[in-house]
This record gives sequence, structure tokens and C-alpha cells, in this order.
Amino acid sequence: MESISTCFRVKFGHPTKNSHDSHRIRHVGIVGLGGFATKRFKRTSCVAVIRDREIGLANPDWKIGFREDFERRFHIPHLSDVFGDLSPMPSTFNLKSRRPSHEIGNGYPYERWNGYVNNDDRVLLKVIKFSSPSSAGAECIDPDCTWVEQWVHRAGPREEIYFRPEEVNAAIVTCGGLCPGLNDVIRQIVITLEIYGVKNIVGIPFGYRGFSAEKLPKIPLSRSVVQNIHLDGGSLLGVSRGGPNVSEIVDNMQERGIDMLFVLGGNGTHAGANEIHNECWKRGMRVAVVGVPKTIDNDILWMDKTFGFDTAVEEAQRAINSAYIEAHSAYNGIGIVKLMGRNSGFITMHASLSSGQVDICLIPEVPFELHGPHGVLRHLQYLIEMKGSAVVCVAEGAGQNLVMKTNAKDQSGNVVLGDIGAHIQKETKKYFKDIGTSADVKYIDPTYMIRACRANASDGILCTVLGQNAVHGAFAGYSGITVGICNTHYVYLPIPEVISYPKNVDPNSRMWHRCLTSTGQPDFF
Ligand SMILES: Nc1ncnc2c1ncn2[C@@H]1O[C@H](COP(=O)(O)OP(=O)(O)O)[C@@H](O)[C@H]1O
Ligand SMILES: O=P(O)(O)OC[C@H]1O[C@](O)(COP(=O)(O)O)[C@@H](O)[C@@H]1O
Ligand SMILES: [Mg+2]
Repeated sequence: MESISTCFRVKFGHPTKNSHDSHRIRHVGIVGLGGFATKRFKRTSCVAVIRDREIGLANPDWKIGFREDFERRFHIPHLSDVFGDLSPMPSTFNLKSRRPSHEIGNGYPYERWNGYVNNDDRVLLKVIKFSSPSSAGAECIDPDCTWVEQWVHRAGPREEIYFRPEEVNAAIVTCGGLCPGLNDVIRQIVITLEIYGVKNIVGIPFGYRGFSAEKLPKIPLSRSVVQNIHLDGGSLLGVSRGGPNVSEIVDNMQERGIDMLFVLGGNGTHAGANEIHNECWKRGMRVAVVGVPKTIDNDILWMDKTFGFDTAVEEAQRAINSAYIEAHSAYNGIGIVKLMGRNSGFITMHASLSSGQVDICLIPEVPFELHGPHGVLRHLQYLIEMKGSAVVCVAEGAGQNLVMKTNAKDQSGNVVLGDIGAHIQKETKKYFKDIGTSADVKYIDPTYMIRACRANASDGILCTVLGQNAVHGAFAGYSGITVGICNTHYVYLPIPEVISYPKNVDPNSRMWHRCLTSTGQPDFF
């Protein structure tokens, strides 16, 4: 084991949207650690603090303690943790005897085939060994960047299952905003459930609202109902924000006898799903609650990406290209495109990188000024002078300190943002008027066009695997978990870990650096 030879006092900082100071720290050369995607990573004396977790580095066995803590955190709750009298049965999911489900009946396949995933299989969460905290995007626990393996559970069908398929009442619910691929996931969940032999599958209409006392009619689901739904965007079940509280939801589940619940949604939805899981088990209900992360913003921790994100980036190309054509064809043309991203700039960064037509990319994680010698507007003037046109791509959550706060919240409690795109358009027009240069400024907001569409091929595959794995996880007896792709492998993660904080673009990451290289933009302050 590597020993910690030095215990010095140093503060590691990350640029945050509120902190110009921490940004400056990076620029004067004090290393920033992207430790666990934290916004602020602080190490004082011999204690590393990652978020609210303290690691006593002076203890030579800190690595063992860290691993044990990690294993505890990433343990995935299993029905047998709480219900001691459960006995599993051989899985009805068997690739060698794929007979039509109506033929399976109550007789389980005799043939055991090893197409299953072992409960002890694990996937490495981190795959880079950083040699120094000063490496771009470094995620180190201590100043020596000591290598500590972090394993998470591999997803997939298990040899033993904890539900009798013919007795299962499965439900699917889609919450939050729309996202390309919702129908693909619904479809795969239904198809896979049927392959296990499940007969009773329903869709809950309009997100968690479908569990309210209003009694919106449930939607019966089967292979024939879902066969072609992936050809359309949106959600067959409908979505919503807000809705009943957890206790009402669980009352409703109890009334309907639901014992498998598949919840498709983002951070908020998963917070709800975890509470539902806890409440069900508290009431002694042997229920599996499994999430499938749905966030077009790609802001869920630990995952390579979430479904719908690729499609959104692809759709955004059309808007950026239109902005480019408008700008390029006008005298002193400036095109501004606003893309989704409440708190994270992934769509904007990836869309900018992908298009190669963006001169200025603005995201919530990197503060900027519009005015002043280093502001965005001065750079726009330079671009117009140099090449006669420019394209700005801005995330909706960027520069919120520059716009009027609305103080409004949506029904889920999410802050309603000010329109940074319109603000930049207005300020740009004014700036060029003031300096006596005519500029033709066009603003495009394709927000709902990039999410109200069907999933592209790559998202289609991701949705397929996630949907199938959600069902395998439920049958394996896990609950309070979600499925994800991690370093190209599919995993089960405990919900509290994936929602402990939102994932953001790390301004010290190679991807952001690549974006800056591509746009050629300077720092805007
Ligand atoms: N902290 C929370 N606890 C329980 N339920 C929540 C929480 N936050 C949001 N929800 C519920 O989850 C659903 C979706 O939340 P929302 O924030 O709109 O979308 P997303 O899940 O995509 O983040 C809503 O019905 C909302 O009421
Ligand atoms: O107008 P709506 O339906 O509230 O949706 C807009 C929001 O949806 C988002 O795409 C994220 O929503 P989700 O978390 O539900 O995926 C944000 O980027 C955007 O602010
Ligand atoms: Mg949310």
C-alpha cells in the first residue's frame, strides 16, 4: 500500500457559477481535483473531504476503510435484506427455451443455462489511474492519487428470481419532462416482463399524478400494445410534474396490488422512487421499485450518459446549423441558440463540439460576463471584425446571475429560469448599436423540438438494454435501485447514490477543454 508521506494544508477549488474566486484559484495554478465531480474539494491537514465525507489519510489503512465505506454505499437493497422468509426459484428467463410465454404456464424451464449474471459480478466505476492531481479532470482521493478500486454491481438476468411471474402485478410510470426514448424503454420493459411470464402489466398515466385519488384509468400493456410505440416520440403513458405525496402513491399501489414498479425519470423522480421503495418495505410490502434514469440533460451521476441525450445533441445540430446559415448569410450576422440544461451544460457542450459551427459556448458551470473588456460582447465584436459572422450556443441555465430572477417554481419545485438567450440577443443588439456597427442578430430556441422526437439508433440500443436490465433487476429481488451504463458496461446502482447531487460539466475536464479548443473562445471575465 502506498504510504501518505506528506500532510500539508491546501485547498482545492472548482469554478462554480457563483464563485469567481474558485475559478481564479485554478488560474493561478493550485490544483483542482475533480474528485467525485464535486464543486469544491477540500483537503485540510491529513483529512480529505469529498463532499461531506471525511477520509482520515493519516491512518495507513485508510484505503481499506474507503473501500468498505464505498461497498456500503453502493450496496443494492435486496428483498432478502428485510424479508428473511423468502426463497428464490429458478429463473423463467432462459435464452435456451424461448417458447411463447403462454406455453410456459406454471412449469418452469428445467434446463439451466449459464447465460446469467452472477450476483457477485462487478464493474469498475473509475478506470483512469491519475498520476497527479494536476492532470486534467483528475479525480484523486489523496495528493498521491492513490489507486483505489471502486466496484459497482453488474446488471443482467440472474439464475434465481424472487417473484412468481404469473402472480406479478407490474406497473410502469414516466415522470418529469419528456425525453427521446421513453417509449423504447416502456416497450422493452413490457416485452421482457412477458418473456419472464408476467401477465399483468399496466401503465400509470401522467407520471406520479396517475397514482392520485382522481383515479386516472390505468393503461393495460402487452407486447401487442407496445410493439411499435418506439417509432413515436413522447411517452405512451404521458408525463407530468408534481402530483401526490409518497404515502398516497403507496396507498394506491397497495390498493392495486402492484408489486413491481418501474419508474422512468430524472433526479426528482428517483428521489420519489426511493421514498416509495422505503415506504413499501416499511409497510411490509414485498415490492421491487426499479428506476430507469431519464434526463435529457444527462445530469445523473456515475453514468456514461442517460438515454435521450445523444438524440438531443443530434437534434440540436439542426438549430445550430440554422443559426450558422442565418448568421453566415447576413451582413454582420450573429446567431444565438439556447439549448436545454437547467443546471448542467452537457447538451450545449456536446452540441457545440459536434457542430463545429459554434464560436462561443456558454454553460451554467462556467461563469462569464457579457460586458467589459473580457466579456462575451467584446469577443463577438472581434469575431464580426475578423470573419463577419458568429454563432453563440448557450445553455438555458447559464448566466442566471445576469437575468432577472423569476422567483417562480414549476409543480415539481424546479426553479423557472430567466431567458438567458433572449437577454444575450437584447444586449448584443444594444452593444452593436452603441458602437455604431450594424449587426443582424437572430435567436433560435429549439427547446421542445430537441426532446419531442423519437430516439436515434444509439439511444434506441441504450433504451433497450436499460429496459431489459430494469426487469432483470426487479426479478432478481433488488429494489430502490436504478440501471445505468458505466464505462460501457451495464450496472445497478442504489438510488441515493445517483441523486446525492446533480452531475455537472467539470470545467477542468478534457471534454470542456476540447470544447474550448474547438470554439477558440477565451475566458469571459
Ligand atoms: N425530492 C423529491 N421527492 C419526492 N418526489 C419528488 C422530488 N422531487 C420531485 N419529485 C417528483 O418527481 C416527479 C418528477 O420530478 P421533476 O423534477 O419534475 O422531474 P425529473 O424527475 O426529471 O427531475 C414529480 O412528480 C415530482 O413531484
Ligand atoms: O418546460 P418543462 O416541461 O418544464 O421542461 C423544461 C425542462 O426540462 C429539462 O429538459 C429537464 O427536465 P427533466 O429533468 O424532467 O428531464 C430542462 O432542461 C428544462 O428546463
Ligand atoms: Mg428535476
